[in-house]
Amino acid sequence: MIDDDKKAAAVAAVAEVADGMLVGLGTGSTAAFAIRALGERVAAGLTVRAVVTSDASGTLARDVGIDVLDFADIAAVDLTIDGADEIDARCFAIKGAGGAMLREKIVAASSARMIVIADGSKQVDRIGAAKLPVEVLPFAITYVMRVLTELGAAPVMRDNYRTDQGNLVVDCHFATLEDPRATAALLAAIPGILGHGLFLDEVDAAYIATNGVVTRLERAGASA
Ligand SMILES: O=C(CO)[C@H](O)[C@H](O)COP(=O)(O)O
Repeated sequence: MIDDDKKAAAVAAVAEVADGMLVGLGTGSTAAFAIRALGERVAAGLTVRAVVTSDASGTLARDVGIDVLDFADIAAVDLTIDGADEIDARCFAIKGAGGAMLREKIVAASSARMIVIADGSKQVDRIGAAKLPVEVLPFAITYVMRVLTELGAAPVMRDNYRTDQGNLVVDCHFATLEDPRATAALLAAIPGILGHGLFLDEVDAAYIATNGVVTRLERAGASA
């Protein structure tokens, strides 16, 4: 079952959490398994503090007994564990189906190490088939939709959806993502786009579980 694989990947990643760490907690159903697994380790005596990437993850983390700090007070995180919509062998990922990619990117960037956890359905040869979510300042939405359309991104705004920061999300589908760095640079250059779901430099490793077997990917040059 996919949920068993999500849990197996989550438990493997949570095993990397050491006493005293400040941990970044991701968002989504797979990250929720990690939050629950970390809560179990805390209940068993592990001492950690955490920052969260969404209000939902904060609620869950507190519910399972994890000490959650305000990320606004934090400059550096030891280890972040988060899900993904796609992950490839380069440790390039697309994130944000859950809409939390802006906070997820910030927390990941602040982290000494970031681990993606996923069931096998998220593993791809090359990222690019998943929709690429973009967070947009509501003030800029019409302009940004026009520019994204001109770029061939086939943008679709999420109906009745706001991020935890009150912004809009537009799901893009580029015909090709052959050069994800070029796409990331294009998106970053559009005023009104606050963030996007391309994670090209953040992910150090991934635990991916398929039919109960967990495999680990490590970015070339990343240290465990
Ligand atoms: O990026 C995310 C949220 O913004 C999630 O990590 C991603 O969408 C995967 O979610 P799930 O584990 O529920 O499949």
